[in-house]
Amino acid sequence: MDSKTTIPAAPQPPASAAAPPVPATAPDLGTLRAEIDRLDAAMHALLIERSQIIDRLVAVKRARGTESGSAFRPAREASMMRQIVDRHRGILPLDTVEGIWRVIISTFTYVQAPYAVHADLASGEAAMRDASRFHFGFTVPFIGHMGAAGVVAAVARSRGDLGLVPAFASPSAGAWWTALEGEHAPKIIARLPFVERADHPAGLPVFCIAHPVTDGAVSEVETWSLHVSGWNAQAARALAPLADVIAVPDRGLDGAALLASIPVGGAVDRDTVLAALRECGASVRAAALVGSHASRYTHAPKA
Ligand SMILES: C=C(O[C@@H]1C=C(C(=O)O)C=C[C@H]1O)C(=O)O
Repeated sequence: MDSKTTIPAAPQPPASAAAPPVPATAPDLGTLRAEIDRLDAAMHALLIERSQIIDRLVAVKRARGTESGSAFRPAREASMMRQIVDRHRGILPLDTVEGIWRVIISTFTYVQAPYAVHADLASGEAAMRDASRFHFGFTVPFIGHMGAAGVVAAVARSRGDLGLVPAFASPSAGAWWTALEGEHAPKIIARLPFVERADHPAGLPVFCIAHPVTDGAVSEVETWSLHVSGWNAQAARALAPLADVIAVPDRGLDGAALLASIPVGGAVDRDTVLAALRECGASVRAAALVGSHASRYTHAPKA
């Protein structure tokens, strides 16, 4: 695995290591444990209440006829994860809070409409398995594949399954995204983690693919499949500051297949990228939109 994808598994230490002095009037342990029992019961009751709301939400979604197989709503999930991370405080590590809510949300998505997660293990099974379990929990079935092509094919065959593919150049993967080009082919619908940070415990960058989203898609970043002739080192350097690009050789010695992630509404759009390629003597033979996802969101720890 290359250095970009190495996940530092640094556990977050509790904020205060030294125990505070015990005041003379401190309640006894039994009283504090009774408080914890009260809170656990309240949290459990809230989860049960949440499941009742989900029942009602399913009925509304069905009545609106917007169900397409998967209950996963990328825009909603990205915005919920940002809010959770932004409002967090206290000694419970952020990793734990994020992980708890990933399990809650992905499992409630599963109980609305069962799905499996297909993951490409070719660039390293451990990191991909960690990513899948962190973002989707253990109730959602996990199915490994040796290669991105198998993941795309499994998602295409399914009713509402999700696929996880590395969001970085992987020599063995080839131009897997070209299989997303057809109108009805699966598309990139999210990039995980929703909230990025240097020491994320499951920080492998992955694209999440699914059947085209008919409700709740998010188009802050578009992902384009570009077939380029005359690909060269100068073109690669020119694109680096403009867009996140994965490039692999394609058809002939000077051809390349690119997956370019281009933020929408920013200074750079798809035409800027195509013009930069032309200036370097490369030409784009074909361009297809193969998905979109929420803007990358980075969390900086509070000072
Ligand atoms: C509840 C919904 O369905 C899914 C489950 C969610 C949840 O449990 O909060 C959030 C987004 C969806 O992926 C929804 O569409 O709002």
